[in-house]
Amino acid sequence: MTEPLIRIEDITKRFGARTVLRGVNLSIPRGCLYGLIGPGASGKSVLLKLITGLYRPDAGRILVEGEDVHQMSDLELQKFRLRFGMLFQNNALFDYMTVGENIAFPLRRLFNLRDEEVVERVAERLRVVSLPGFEDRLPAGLSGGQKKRVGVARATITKAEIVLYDEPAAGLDPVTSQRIFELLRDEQRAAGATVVMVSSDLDRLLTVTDRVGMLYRGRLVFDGTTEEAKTSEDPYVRQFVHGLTEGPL
Ligand SMILES: Nc1ncnc2c1ncn2[C@@H]1O[C@H](COP(=O)(O)OP(=O)(O)OP(=O)(O)O)[C@@H](O)[C@H]1O
Repeated sequence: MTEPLIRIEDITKRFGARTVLRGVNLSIPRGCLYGLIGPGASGKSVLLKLITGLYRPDAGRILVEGEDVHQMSDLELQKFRLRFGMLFQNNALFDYMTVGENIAFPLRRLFNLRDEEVVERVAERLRVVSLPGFEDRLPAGLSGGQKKRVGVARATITKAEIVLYDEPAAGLDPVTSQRIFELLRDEQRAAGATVVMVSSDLDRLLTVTDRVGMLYRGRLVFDGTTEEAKTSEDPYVRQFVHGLTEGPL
């Protein structure tokens, strides 16, 4: 088996007296679209933030291409983060910037590109997310789905090799959600990126994932292919994946 791109080894994370992750082990292969699922407050977002080095673990380590994320110096960490594209829960669009400026933001921060090139790449991203010509609009004037799509454009503009999405389709209608998931998958395939995605919209998430991991009360209770998740006999996985009211959850 080839070395996984991301290797999570025995990670424990506490906030004060509260233990949020308890000895989580997980490997994410290169080029995989990995879905992280589990009930609310099970530690999914915290795990994403640990992978990028935004949080430090209390025990265990996270290796990305063999490099220990939490042993890096601040400068190394800054460089390391260039390898990530991210879309977090609230979109985090800057309200005072136009759509075009928002999308260009990671590009300008990370690379020294000519203006024409930035403009071209922003226009290309806007076409990909089906918002051509939206450069001069302000986020406040967009619908929820449009904001998410701008977020996707921004998360993918640097062509990062690892992209993390936290609830990319939260609050959207089913059709728009499905479109967002398909867009994310198409982008992932086109770029050959490794994607880790948290979503509670399982019906749609599982149409695009290669593998799935389930967290429950800070423990990883399942890791397998999407098909294995759908057919799992494990009572926790079965109840969660099929949305059953009866079961151990
Ligand atoms: N910075 C923080 N300080 C203190 N507690 C935190 C912090 N971040 C997360 N937590 C706690 O960690 C637990 C797990 O949070 P997390 O956001 O990872 O859940 P989640 O699985 O993503 O849930 P949801 O699906 O509800 O977003 C929660 O109880 C949350 O309150």
